[in-house]
Amino acid sequence: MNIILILVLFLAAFIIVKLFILPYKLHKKYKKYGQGQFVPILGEILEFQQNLQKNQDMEYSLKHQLDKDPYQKVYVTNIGPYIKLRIFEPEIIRDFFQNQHNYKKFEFFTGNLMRFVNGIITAEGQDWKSSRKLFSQAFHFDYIQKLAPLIEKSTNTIIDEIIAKNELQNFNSITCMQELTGRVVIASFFGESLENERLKGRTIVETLSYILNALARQTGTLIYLIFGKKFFQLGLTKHSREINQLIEEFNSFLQNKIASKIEEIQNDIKQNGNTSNFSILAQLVSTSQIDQISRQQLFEDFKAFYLAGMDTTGHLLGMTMYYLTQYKDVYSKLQQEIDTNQDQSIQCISQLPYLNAVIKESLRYYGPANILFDRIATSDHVIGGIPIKKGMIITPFAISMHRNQNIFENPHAYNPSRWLDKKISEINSFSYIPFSSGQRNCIGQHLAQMQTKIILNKFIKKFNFSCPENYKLVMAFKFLSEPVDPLCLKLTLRQ
Ligand code: HEM
Repeated sequence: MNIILILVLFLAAFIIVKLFILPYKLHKKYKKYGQGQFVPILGEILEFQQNLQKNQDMEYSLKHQLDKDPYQKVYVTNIGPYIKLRIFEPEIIRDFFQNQHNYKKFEFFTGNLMRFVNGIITAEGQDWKSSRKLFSQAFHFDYIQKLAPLIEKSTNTIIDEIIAKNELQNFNSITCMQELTGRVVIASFFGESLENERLKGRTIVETLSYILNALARQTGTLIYLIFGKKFFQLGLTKHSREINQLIEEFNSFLQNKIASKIEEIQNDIKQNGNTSNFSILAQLVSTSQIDQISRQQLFEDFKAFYLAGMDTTGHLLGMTMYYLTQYKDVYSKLQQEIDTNQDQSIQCISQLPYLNAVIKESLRYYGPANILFDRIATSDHVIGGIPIKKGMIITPFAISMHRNQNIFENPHAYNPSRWLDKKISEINSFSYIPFSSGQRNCIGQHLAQMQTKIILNKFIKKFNFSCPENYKLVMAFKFLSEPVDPLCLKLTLRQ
């Protein structure tokens, strides 16, 4: 009995030291570099919940972090027992990117998604290096430009579907744009959007969204906080067994699809000397680089492109459409630029100055990836004069930096015209990082920007947008931060 009591006391003491005392001490040490809050176990999750309740926006305190003191260096918080430094000062961010070898991505919140997607976004070391090298050419702007006709075709199809299904009065901008950007990633990879392919009655986009949403929901549960991904991996509930089985079926379906597409392109090249297929796969096959990557890795990388490209670009488009309904002067200026432009080539659309400014401003004001993945320090080092201890979490918070009044005048205003002012070119290149920076920056940024321009150009030409007056925007995290109530706009056809 006494031994059991001693063991229980010992365990309790261990938990108290590990979860409360040591993190609290470390937190106190780092608070001298900036501001911060320590909440045992819950950490920043509590802050997000408070933001939601008080301000209807889970990211509110992050956006207003620098309002009172724009010279702050860091904010110190915690995730469970881990101490986390949010960094938002350009010089510290620069040092962070120069120290990439001292970090790896912290798996806690992404671990469950990684059960399904294990490609270039989460890879480290040599695996990441070889994927990045291989795909760099296919994502180069010169090659990406050739994908413009595919993007135009997918956009026209979606527009026809919206009209045919009579969705004009109830246009769910984010869901619809994610459907479109999902098809664009698939089309960019395969050379066609595979809209007619079905797995258990669902299209590829629907299946991928279903799986990714289910995994994101699992991650948001208390069970995940306590037991981690293992609980769901083991399939201890009926629903998690169903998801695990769907993942397996989808993986083998997709592997077959990739193999048959490669064969088709190879046959095309054998018979005709070249291929009419313009896609990432065709680029790899026609330059014989396809043999430098295993089929398994190729398929994991495709899912990584899908995960990284669909949600982000879909959000950017859906939210930009919403901002246009809220900022009428911005909307009419953009409409005028698009209406008076005669040349519909991608070269010309890419250069439209106000369209460009609107996208840049949306990426600043609401960048879908303005909080980078958490990194965990793999060794002791120093950034911006701050000594970083192995095991700490360091995360660039562009969301706070992009609202710094010392960098952007009147930062809480949505004002695309700021990007037309010559003064903006003087800002430090680490002050604006919607696509991150350094060697692990966004490989798909040219594709994202090009498709955003093509899609907005077409939608603005075709429709007028408005937002129901009683709609209240409340933003919360799922995988990215997004509206809690569906963002349903009203569209009317333009003459
Ligand atoms: C508006 C749209 C997009 C935004 C704002 C965005 C932003 C970002 C950011 C901030 C990162 C760095 C994440 C981190 O290291 O923590 C990133 C990485 C990445 N993005 Fe994007 N992205 C967008 C669209 C796309 C598209 C369309 C694709 C491809 C189809 C893509 C593929 C990737 C990949 C593969 C990575 C990981 C790169 C690596 O680790 O080497 N992204 N993105």
